[in-house]
Amino acid sequence: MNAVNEKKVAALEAVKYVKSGMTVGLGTGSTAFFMIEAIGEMVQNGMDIKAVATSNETEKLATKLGINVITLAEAKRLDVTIDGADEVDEDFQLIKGGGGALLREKIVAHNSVLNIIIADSSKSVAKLGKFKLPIETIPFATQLIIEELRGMGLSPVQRKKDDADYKTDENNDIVDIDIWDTDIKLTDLEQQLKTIPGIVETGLFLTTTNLVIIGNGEKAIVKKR
Ligand SMILES: O=C(CO)[C@H](O)[C@H](O)COP(=O)(O)O
Repeated sequence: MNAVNEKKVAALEAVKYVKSGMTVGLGTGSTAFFMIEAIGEMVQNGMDIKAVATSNETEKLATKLGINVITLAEAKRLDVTIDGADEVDEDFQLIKGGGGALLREKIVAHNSVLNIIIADSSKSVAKLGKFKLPIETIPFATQLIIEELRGMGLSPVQRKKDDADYKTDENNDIVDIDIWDTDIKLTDLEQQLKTIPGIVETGLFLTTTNLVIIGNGEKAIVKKR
């Protein structure tokens, strides 16, 4: 089975955790797309939920499908969030941000009681870091941050789109770094990166995930923390 079908299998398993009356965090990306589509159908069939979107793209899709999108401030706390990942390891640690939405995604995950990650089988890895780790930076500081990260041996590359700097929904930059060969423990790396002024957030999600659902062929493999 191909990756697209595995994404759908994982998404359809995950939406079983969404019940009427809940406030739901909606992730971003091609896997999250199938989850939003399925929740849209559930809403059209009478389910009453409120949702918080992790990106402008997700908000647009959810609204189009008739999902009641509210602000995080209105929601205060989310019952469940379903989101994708670029990599997930056996300890429920993730790299996220391939789609550039890591900042809102991490805020929503932090404020959610249950966090479910959905992915196709290619995202399940023994060690994080083949996928370059996205870092969101304030444009004022991006070039100096790149130099500092280069000094740390992390081979930073500023993300581009159509020959221009890629911009997040918050109008920040993304710098992708290579953590594959680093000896630094992930928790320490996260801490070190967050101490550099101008780094707003990293795509390392080390503690927030409760449930991982991997589409594997026709089956969904559910892993609980
Ligand atoms: O973190 C993300 C966006 O910021 C996505 O969840 C991640 O990039 C996975 O995307 P996809 O499901 O399209 O492979």
